[in-house]
Amino acid sequence: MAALIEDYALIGDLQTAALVGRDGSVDWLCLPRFDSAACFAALLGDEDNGHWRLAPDGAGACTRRAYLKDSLALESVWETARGTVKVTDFMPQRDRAPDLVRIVEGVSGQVDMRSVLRLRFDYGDIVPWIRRTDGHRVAVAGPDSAWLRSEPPVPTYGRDYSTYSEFTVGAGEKVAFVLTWHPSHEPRPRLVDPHEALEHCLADWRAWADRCQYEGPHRDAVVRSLITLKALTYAPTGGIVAAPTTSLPEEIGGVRNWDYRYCWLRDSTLTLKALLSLGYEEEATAWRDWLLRAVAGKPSDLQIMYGLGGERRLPERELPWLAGYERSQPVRVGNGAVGQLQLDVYGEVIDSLHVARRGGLLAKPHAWNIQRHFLEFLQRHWREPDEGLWEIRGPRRHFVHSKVMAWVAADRAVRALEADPGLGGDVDAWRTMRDEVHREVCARGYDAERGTFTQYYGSRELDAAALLIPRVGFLPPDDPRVVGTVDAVRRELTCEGFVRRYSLEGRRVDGLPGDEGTFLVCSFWLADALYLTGRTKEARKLFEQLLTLRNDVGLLAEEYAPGAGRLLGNFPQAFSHIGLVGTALLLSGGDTAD
Ligand SMILES: OC[C@H]1O[C@H](O[C@H]2O[C@H](CO)[C@@H](O)[C@H](O)[C@H]2O)[C@H](O)[C@@H](O)[C@@H]1O
Repeated sequence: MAALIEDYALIGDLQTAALVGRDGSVDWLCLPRFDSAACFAALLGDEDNGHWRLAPDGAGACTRRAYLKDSLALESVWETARGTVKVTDFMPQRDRAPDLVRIVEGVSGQVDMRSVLRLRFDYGDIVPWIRRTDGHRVAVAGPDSAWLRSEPPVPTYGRDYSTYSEFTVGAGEKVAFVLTWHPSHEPRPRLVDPHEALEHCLADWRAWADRCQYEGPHRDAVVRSLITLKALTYAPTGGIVAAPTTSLPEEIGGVRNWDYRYCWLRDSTLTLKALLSLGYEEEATAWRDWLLRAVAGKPSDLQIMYGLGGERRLPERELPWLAGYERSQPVRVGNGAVGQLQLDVYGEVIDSLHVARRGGLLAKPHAWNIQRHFLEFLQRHWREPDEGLWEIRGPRRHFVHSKVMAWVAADRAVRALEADPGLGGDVDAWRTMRDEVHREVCARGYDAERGTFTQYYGSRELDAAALLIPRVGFLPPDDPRVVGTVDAVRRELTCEGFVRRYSLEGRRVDGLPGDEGTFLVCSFWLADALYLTGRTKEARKLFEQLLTLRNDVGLLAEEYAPGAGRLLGNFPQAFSHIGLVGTALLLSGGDTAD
């Protein structure tokens, strides 16, 4: 069985990522890209669906582990009766083939080590043929091959369609394993020097982390979140995935299991905004260029998410051979939400580009063209019901948050034109739209009796997304309607102080059975709203509580289950780390968003 979600650490090479358990097992790895089929899928099934365990023989969880300072290289240490050993896991930033490198180093005594490599291509379904060649063990099936070698070479043997190595390390001795994926029709991959690769990997990450402009009291947490967000970037195209996993459940044993290995305009623009707010401008340019390519075409064909390279078809299907994380079925790949109408994304994209422009970035004419394109789309469609930011699978509604973000889109475009009329656009029409949306939301999305904004027009349900109303500047923080909404969300949507996205009692707006945990980005939004409405002490307290939910290496999943005290959902999730960075910045007197 897979470990607890919080027992995993992330390593990656800006094209894909792996999850490593405290027991030294890599239980998730998709090759060669984030959205490729996994060759290690034990996370969503069992060891027979593929994993690679490297640890002292007979040992369980490591004694301690941590990322090497400001990097994505993970060091796990085992103290055993025979001695102490450490394993450093990382994926070098690549030129061509992806490598997973694992360096074993004896610290004291003599430690017997064991490596068990079970490669199973196509999400754990295909058992490859394995042969020896040129000092490698090579696993081949269909288009995939994976090459394993060690320096110095240690004996390996095959059993049960797996590759085993047993060896002993003494103090100061090192054994480095390199596993390289390669298209099976091509000649052998080039060799990577594992020790040099580690040095480069550390230097690259540290140089990147050094650029972080945050100067508040939570630097370690912020840098770790930024590194995690950067690790979700697909470097060749600039696309950003919402998370590197699929189908980690929002409820243990439940059906709310989705594939997040795609680029949502919402999640990626918010990631970008977080990176941009702390000085990471190159990522903004790369993402802008990705966006330009992805949305090129007819405005009516705009999608709310795309593949890593801007692919449009992401059909959702189930993988019945995988038992699911703790039997949470189905396991899905692809995402049916791709065809949804989610009006908020236009506001999020325009807002991010607005922030970038104000910072003197992305002032290219085609960046403005995208915004015009989006605005013109919204002018025609903002009055329609949609699936909203929570991507409901029930009937479309007039979600308050979607309309608020339509207002944001119009507001930012009007402000841009006021500042620079030369950009071009119908400012009067956009002003009219902005006023109309505002009036309608305040009239139809606000429950005057209870003093709170609601989830959708005419509903009594609440939605944590309404916490963003002051943050985006739709109403000032001291407006009684804002204060009333923050109080209502606290009263009705919190559990142990953490926030649910919306109520799952009564009328089920999302069209799904079962329950889910508290949603971490919404909890950060509550901290922001408390801060903006003057409840600074409570905001700080909630932020500190949220920091305690990070796992031992600083990572957050999408959700948290109070009671069980477990992380839930895809992991690590950009949304949660975006929330952490945003709140840390706000509490330290930085960005106030709009
Ligand atoms: O809750 C149902 C939906 O859950 C997923 O969407 C969530 O994740 C997205 C990616 O992070 C995020 O943009 C969205 O706001 C979240 O609700 C899933 O991708 C959907 O298919 C599903 O309907």
